[in-house]
Amino acid sequence: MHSTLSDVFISHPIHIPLSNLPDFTSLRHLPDSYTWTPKDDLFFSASSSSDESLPFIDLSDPHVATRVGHACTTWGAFQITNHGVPSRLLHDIEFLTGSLFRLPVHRKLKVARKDDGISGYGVARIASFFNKQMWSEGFTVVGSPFDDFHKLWPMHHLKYCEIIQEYEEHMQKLAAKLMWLALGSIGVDEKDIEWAGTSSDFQGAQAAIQLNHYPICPEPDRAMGLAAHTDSTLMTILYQNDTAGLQVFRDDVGWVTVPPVPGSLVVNVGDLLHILSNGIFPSVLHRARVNHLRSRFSMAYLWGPPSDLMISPIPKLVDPLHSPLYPSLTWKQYLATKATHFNQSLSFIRNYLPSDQIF
Ligand SMILES: C=C1C[C@]23C[C@@]1(O)CC[C@H]2[C@@]12CCC[C@@](C)(C(=O)O1)[C@H]2[C@@H]3C(=O)O
Ligand SMILES: O=C(O)CCC(=O)C(=O)O
Ligand SMILES: [Fe+2]
Repeated sequence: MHSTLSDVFISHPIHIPLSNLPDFTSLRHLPDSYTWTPKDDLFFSASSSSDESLPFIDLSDPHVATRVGHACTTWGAFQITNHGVPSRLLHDIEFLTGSLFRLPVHRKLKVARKDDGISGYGVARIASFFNKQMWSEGFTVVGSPFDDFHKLWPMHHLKYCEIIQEYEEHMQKLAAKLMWLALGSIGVDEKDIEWAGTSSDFQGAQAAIQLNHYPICPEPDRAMGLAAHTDSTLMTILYQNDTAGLQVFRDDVGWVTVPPVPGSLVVNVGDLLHILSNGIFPSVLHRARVNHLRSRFSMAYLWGPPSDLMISPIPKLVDPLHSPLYPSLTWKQYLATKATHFNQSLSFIRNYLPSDQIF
């Protein structure tokens, strides 16, 4: 049978009790279980005093490849405009996300993600690595959302399925374009990535859509929306509504807020592109903070290779001076590693020689 990302957690279930799903609306003060201190997350403090900001790139700029390459090398992230995704579609996906999270909890629980499942409603998987609870709720789509959407909106599910499908089509094209811009900047071309296919459009790629909701929070400075993590993807393309919250981390700068710019998208380098580029592009550590006055929505398109395809540093980037930093592994194997080692996953696999059998 064709294997998909959905099989990943069958052998790596993660138990996050349903009691972890908070009733945000009734809380006037931050309960202890939501109060984060530097003890709960090594990166909790370290805010930036610098005026550095994430590169903002116009995709119609004649020097776009150089700019993307520079952003990927220095930040592992950037913001884009003129990306070709219709603003009507961005509006639709934001509307879908708002409609989903505004449903009463008992309706959302009908599509709760199973411990060994990938799709559905719940708190982010990374919750299992922390003692404190995150001030957010999420919904993950992998494959067709038809069954879940039918349960959520018996009357309007088809309209919402169409939005997801159209969003995926646009994001897939955009991800392929960004991938070639990034790789092109380091001398990698179509001939070097066989799985990109004859049309070089990465047709076999797989993806997840993660919808996030960060409700209004009574004490935002002591809460955490989504704790610091890197994505396991090749690239992630994120759309955020008009409320700030996303922050990216750079060792020499600290945490930097990515301001919402209407119609723009945020692009993150994920762990698999870091591996593919043999460490040239860092996968960016990022997190979401929360807000006292406004709730925030974000919609992430998590894009990766076919789930069973072996990924390793591109041979062109390896030579006697640049030995391969990582062994070969599939996205599924990497997600399983991430389910155990979380933010230490890259250093965990780095300790294996390229020829070692980890799995
Ligand atoms: C394909 C995936 C990437 C992801 C885990 C997942 O199976 C589906 C959800 C993704 C997400 C979104 C929120 C942050 C994140 C770390 C998480 O807990 O779930 C990412 C996962 C990832 O990139 O590792
Ligand atoms: O909400 C955000 O800005 C970040 C979301 C995110 O990092 C994710 O879904 O992986
Ligand atoms: Fe993320």
